Amino acid sequence: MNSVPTFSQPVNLVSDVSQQGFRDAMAKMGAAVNIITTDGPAGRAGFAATAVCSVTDSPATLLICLNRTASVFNAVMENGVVCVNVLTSAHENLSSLFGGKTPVDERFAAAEWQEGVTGAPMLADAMVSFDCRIIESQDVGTHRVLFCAVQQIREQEADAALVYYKRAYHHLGA
Ligand SMILES: NC(=O)c1ccc[n+]([C@@H]2O[C@H](COP(=O)([O-])OP(=O)(O)OC[C@H]3O[C@@H](n4cnc5c(N)ncnc54)[C@H](O)[C@@H]3O)[C@@H](O)[C@H]2O)c1
Ligand SMILES: Cc1cc2c(cc1C)N(C[C@H](O)[C@H](O)[C@H](O)COP(=O)(O)O)c1[nH]c(=O)[nH]c(=O)c1N2
Repeated sequence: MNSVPTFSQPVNLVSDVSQQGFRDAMAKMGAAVNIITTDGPAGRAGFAATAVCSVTDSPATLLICLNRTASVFNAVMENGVVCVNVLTSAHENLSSLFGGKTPVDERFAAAEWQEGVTGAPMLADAMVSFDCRIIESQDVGTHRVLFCAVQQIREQEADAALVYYKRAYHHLGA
């Protein structure tokens, strides 16, 4: 079951750039690290993600690129809600747990969570959390691009952000 509308129109994927060449180039694009969570009828799940960006502020909308082979995929699509938890420098180990092959209960046991308005788990000490409803999606290659309407934002004070750059974690603003 899939509660989010998905556009099936194929996207032109022709490119002469190799997969490895693209990854090597992308490794030079530093990015904030997020833990994206969901909960609902399909259960609780979460994964680490750098492919997150702002789409528009009117209405407040984010996009997330989710690999369709990820263990969280069905839960995210069936629940139709996600919370984007932006990590601080204190969350390096948590990111590794949510980015690896760790069982879901072990991932969530490593931190404190609260419930956002959508029911998705909010990381208690995140830099900022965006609680969202998924309104549209589009498949592109291996990934599904999720367009997410922001329902609630919670911000907190934190010294430093967690950034992923050149295949390693870095602390920004420490
Ligand atoms: N967008 C993503 O899906 C994404 C992003 C970052 C990391 N990852 C996962 O973490 C692993 C380790 O990443 P790494 O940065 O240490 O080394 P890497 O060489 O595998 O990836 C380098 C960069 O390429 C991009 N990338 C990697 N896999 C991708 C994918 N399947 N689709 C689109 N972009 C992708 C990301 O920007 C990544 O930081 C990756 O192999 C992947 O499984 C996935
Ligand atoms: C730093 C970093 C950044 C990302 C990821 C990993 C790491 C370590 N992963 C991979 C994602 O977290 C991973 O596929 C799942 O958590 C593990 O897969 P399983 O749950 O075991 O299937 C990932 N996956 C994805 O679909 N979109 C993304 O933007 C990212 N970004």
